[in-house]
Amino acid sequence: MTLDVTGLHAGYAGARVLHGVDLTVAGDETVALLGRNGMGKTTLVRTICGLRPPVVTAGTISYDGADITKRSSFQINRAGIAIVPQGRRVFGSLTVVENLTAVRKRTSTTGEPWTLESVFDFFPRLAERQRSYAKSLSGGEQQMLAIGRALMTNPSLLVMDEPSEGLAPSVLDVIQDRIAACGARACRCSSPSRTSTWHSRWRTAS
Ligand SMILES: Nc1ncnc2c1ncn2[C@@H]1O[C@H](COP(=O)(O)OP(=O)(O)OP(=O)(O)O)[C@@H](O)[C@H]1O
Repeated sequence: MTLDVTGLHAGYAGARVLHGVDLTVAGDETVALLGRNGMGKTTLVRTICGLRPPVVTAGTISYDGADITKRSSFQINRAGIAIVPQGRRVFGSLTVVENLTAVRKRTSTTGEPWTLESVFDFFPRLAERQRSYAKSLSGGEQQMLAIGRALMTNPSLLVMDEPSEGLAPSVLDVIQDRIAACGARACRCSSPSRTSTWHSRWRTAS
């Protein structure tokens, strides 16, 4: 399954941000997108995942050969792309278990489907906090929950926006190790920056 972005122009009312972006993420690839503040990383991520705004004015986004440029975020998720958004955006008034089970699962096409148990195996800390409200979790725990919630949709492509934002290095190491353990190659960013955006091609096959 390959993500292909071709000649993408997108932006907001009065602000054109993306000017002809080309990007390909092939199967089993991990791609890191780096850039200074305001370059448009989040805009690109949101556009790929169908979140509005921004609005696409030209270009195409295809995934697994299908044109997803105009699809809704829900449809794009059903196609296999899941986002871990900037700022985590967990449901604060729901518990950890409720956050993980609130999402709609697609049929896994790339391996064993994710379950509560496998997410808890992946992030044991979430198992310990499973009855806690998300708003009471630490930043790192919320990031684990946001990743777990995305995994529960059984994605074939995981798009992570600033997954390291505000996290202590020790927590970041746990998250990076977990991602690497899942088969994403070369997940550690070559840049020393801890605020970069990662796009991880996710492979759930063991
Ligand atoms: N909702 C919005 N409405 C109008 N302009 C926006 C909106 N969101 C972002 N922008 C503008 O789009 C440009 C790109 O922002 P974006 O958040 O994509 O950058 P970024 O590379 O992710 O930055 P950072 O590294 O600081 O998170 C910025 O100039 C920003 O002001």
